[in-house]
Amino acid sequence: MAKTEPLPAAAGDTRLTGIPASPGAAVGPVARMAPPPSLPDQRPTVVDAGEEAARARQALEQVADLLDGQAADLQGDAAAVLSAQALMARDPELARRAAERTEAGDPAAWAVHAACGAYQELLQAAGGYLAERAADLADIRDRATAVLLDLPMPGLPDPGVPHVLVADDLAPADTVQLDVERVLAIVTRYGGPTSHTVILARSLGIPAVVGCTGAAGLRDATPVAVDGDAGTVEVEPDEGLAERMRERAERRRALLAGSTGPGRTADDVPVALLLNVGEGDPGKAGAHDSEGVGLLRTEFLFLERSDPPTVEEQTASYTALFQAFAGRTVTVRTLDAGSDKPLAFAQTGHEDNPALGVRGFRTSRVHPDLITDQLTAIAAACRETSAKVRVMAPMVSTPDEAAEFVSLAREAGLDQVGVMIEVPGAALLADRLLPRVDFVSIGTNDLAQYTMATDRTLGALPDLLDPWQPALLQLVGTVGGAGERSGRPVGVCGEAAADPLLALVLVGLGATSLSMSAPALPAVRHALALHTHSDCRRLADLAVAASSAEQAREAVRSAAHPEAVDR
Ligand SMILES: C=C(OP(=O)(O)O)C(=O)O
Ligand SMILES: [Mg+2]
Repeated sequence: MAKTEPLPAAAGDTRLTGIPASPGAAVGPVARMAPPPSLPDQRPTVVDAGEEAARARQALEQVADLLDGQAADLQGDAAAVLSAQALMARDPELARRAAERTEAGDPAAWAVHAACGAYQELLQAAGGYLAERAADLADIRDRATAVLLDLPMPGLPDPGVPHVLVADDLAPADTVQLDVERVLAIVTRYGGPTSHTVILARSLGIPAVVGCTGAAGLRDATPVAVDGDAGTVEVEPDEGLAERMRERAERRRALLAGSTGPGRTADDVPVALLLNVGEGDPGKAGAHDSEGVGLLRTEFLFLERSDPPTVEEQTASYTALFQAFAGRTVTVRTLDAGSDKPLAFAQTGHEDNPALGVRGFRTSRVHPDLITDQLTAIAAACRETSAKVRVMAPMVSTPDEAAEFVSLAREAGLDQVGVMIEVPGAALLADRLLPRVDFVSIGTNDLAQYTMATDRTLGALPDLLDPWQPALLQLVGTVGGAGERSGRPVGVCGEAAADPLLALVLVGLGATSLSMSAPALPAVRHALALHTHSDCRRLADLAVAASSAEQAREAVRSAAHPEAVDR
């Protein structure tokens, strides 16, 4: 195949590597996200500062209307993300800061840039979830600049053919609009294994490679073959490789379409396959072929509000979900406030390190009513339906905290009570903690952040957050062993459970259920059916004995059943 343009990233090497983020293979031409509009060198002279301030305000308003319009065509999480961004564009503080700049002599576009920049710095300094919102603000800035300078609106490219989307990173407003018919795969230069892009790509079933530094050199229309299982991008693949990748994608589609029913290893050991659920239509969630819900993230009821929802409001919402899962397990996680999920009414004072602060179950030390009201609502909804309801608290660090949550939940009338294991301290004392609860569920996203001392909202250190890190797996094994000794079920509900090969390792380490987004279920179910429980143990031993995440992944890829490894 003839080269169309020089490819700096491919010079002397046609294979780029990154982090495998969402499984599957795809071949297609690159379509890059357009660079954001930049301010021209020539800066017009301001004649009327008031008029410039009005133009800036109108541009922000226009961006907000545009985002609201897009939200109206979407549902669930996607609509909520865009509406929240529209609210940000309408924030009077943003318009006030822009007006301050026009008073100081800035034309409207320059004023919007400065106002958004100053606001972004504030968010970044706050850290955690707020720092992540800085990307939303950059998107608002770029859109408002495009409006003011009469330039094309930045956003997803539309080359008119199915393509591989290549970007530095994707803003939430972009990811929620991805067209699964058009976007064959995603390759990003930044972003870690638990980033927004990854969670969304997995939930849409789009293959993805993130943290791929070489992506910077990929040019529009260059053919690439993306391997979301191996984390590689082959630039200008030869026809033989392209054909093998297409066949692989086709095989995978057929195979997954035929995978149904409960999770079982080849020797019939049950491994319940459950769903991670957040905001959205309970009926749609219930219609998936799953054995229930392994993680109900209840934060969606509490976010973007000035007061907590009432017990009645919460009861109605839980009842609707429990009814959609009648007869099946539903694991409700109590409010995980703080750090990356801050709430206006659950403030706990300034924290320099919010990820290490008053968050998760710790919030109940400061706001005990939040948790008791929530448990009351869950118990009331539980009485209305036949779902097998379980509750668990996030960010529990000690056996005593676990026992405290158990007694609160029992007082509310709930009988299946567990905790999430997301803190190394809780994992290390699993033998003492597990006998005090009915079950545990390991949150590998947070457990990775605390084990590897790496902020999960940071795109810069994706290799350290890789859930194949042997240190993280060793801790999972500590909890799994305690589960076997105490006879308590051990679930995994972090993103790790959605990777079919890693799922085998987790089962080998003692996991008895796995919870993930719906599109990930068939591949995990299929991988399990190809391996006995002792195969899983052997794979787990290989992964834990490795000295890096990469080696662990490679060791398991070479030892697993060939049909489970998409090659
Ligand atoms: C499942 C988890 O919880 P969240 O991602 O909501 O913090 C986790 O930490 O792995
Ligand atoms: Mg967590």
